[in-house]
Amino acid sequence: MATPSKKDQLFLGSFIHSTKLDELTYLHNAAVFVDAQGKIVHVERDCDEQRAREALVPRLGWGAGEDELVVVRGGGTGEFFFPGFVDTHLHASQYPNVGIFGKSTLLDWLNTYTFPLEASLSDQAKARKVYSRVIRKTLSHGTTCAAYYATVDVPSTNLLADLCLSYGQRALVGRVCMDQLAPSYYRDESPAASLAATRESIAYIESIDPSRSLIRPVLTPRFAPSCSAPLMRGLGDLAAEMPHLPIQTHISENKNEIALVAELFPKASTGAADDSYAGVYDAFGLLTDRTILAHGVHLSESEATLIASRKAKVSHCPCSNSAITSGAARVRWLLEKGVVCGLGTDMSGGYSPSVLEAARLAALVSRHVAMGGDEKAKLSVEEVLYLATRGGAEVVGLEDRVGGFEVGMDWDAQLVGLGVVDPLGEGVVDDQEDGNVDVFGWETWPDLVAKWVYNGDDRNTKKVWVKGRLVHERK
Ligand SMILES: O=c1[nH]c(=O)c2nc[nH]c2[nH]1
Repeated sequence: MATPSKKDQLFLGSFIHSTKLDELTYLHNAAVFVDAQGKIVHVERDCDEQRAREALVPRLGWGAGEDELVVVRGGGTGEFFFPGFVDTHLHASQYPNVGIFGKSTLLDWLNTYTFPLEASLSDQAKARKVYSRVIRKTLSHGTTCAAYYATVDVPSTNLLADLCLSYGQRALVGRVCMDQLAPSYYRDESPAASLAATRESIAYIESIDPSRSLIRPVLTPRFAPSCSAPLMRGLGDLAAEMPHLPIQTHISENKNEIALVAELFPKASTGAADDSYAGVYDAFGLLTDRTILAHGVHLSESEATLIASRKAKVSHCPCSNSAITSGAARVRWLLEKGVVCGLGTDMSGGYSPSVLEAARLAALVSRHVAMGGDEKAKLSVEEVLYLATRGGAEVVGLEDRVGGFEVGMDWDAQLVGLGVVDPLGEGVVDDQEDGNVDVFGWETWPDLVAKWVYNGDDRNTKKVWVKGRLVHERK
């Protein structure tokens, strides 16, 4: 369980964060002051511990005694603080299936692997085991904020919210709505039953964190094919009734799925301007500035324009899009259309719990798009890290709270430590536990960050904080 800080905290060392899509800002020999509520109250450049303690701590009105102030030093070679990652799309309930997808594609994957597992989590003991594990695993990879799908089951969805709160992970938690095209053992009985269960789960989640300091509910129509028109309409009405609620769903992941949507929701039935997938969500009031659309692999020009005009966001899921052969999303094209994008691990369509891996795969998939003829599609290290932090924060509607190291933001952060090769020149890494990244000492800081993105993993995630609480420490 998370260790509450309850004390003021002083972080010393190197701090790296995104300030623009293609720019990382490096603060070396700096100090970040975080109050007992977990908020960043001051950032000082060129500041050693003595100056921080003697000049700045008193100015903040803080005590400097051991029982009043926690000091975290992160200034070793290859060590830096980085904002926590935001995973904008993952299915907590599918975590036991990571890596298990064979040669399936979306629609057969859902029926073969996914629905049976999700249904089985109405067993509370099993749900507790799975949800505890996925929260702890993602925290250990530096994910400080996650937009989770749970299942249709209300008690186990509520349990996921309880567990996020107790482990200290910031989260959006959604009860899955689906009343058609799923096995009878795993779907809502009717639109009315789906809406009632959704309201019940929202009320519970709001009751455990009324100020939404960490946990909030999210409206979750699974995807258009599994929601009837009356359910879609009811969810659109609920979205209008509760304008603070985010909405998450899937869009244009797979070509057969898109054909199914056009068949199920012809424009004559919805009143939409066309038969497009985005048009269906729009017709039901579900395409809003609070909407997180996962995938968006095969969107048309007019859909991207519509999404941008509604200020809906896209969660790019390169691991899942590759694993279940959905396709290569054109992130540069979406960004140039003005669509805000973040990254999703999309477990278990995606096989990895790591947003760092998603960043790496976003870089690689963008190179495949470039090899298809669009040279400017390539995403840089800076850009994928932006998507993993600031972009993700905007996707989940928390851009004022997390994603960077600005005064007023919460301290959602990770301490990264890269493996340092023996300074005596024996070519020996100090500690095998330090992982795949070998720092020789002559790299520039941008080179170190690139080595982390392309070769790093959870062995480099030394400590993780959410809202100032230490929520993971690598022993
Ligand atoms: O990647 C995906 N995972 C899912 O669980 C899902 N459901 C609908 N569409 C989906 N896509």
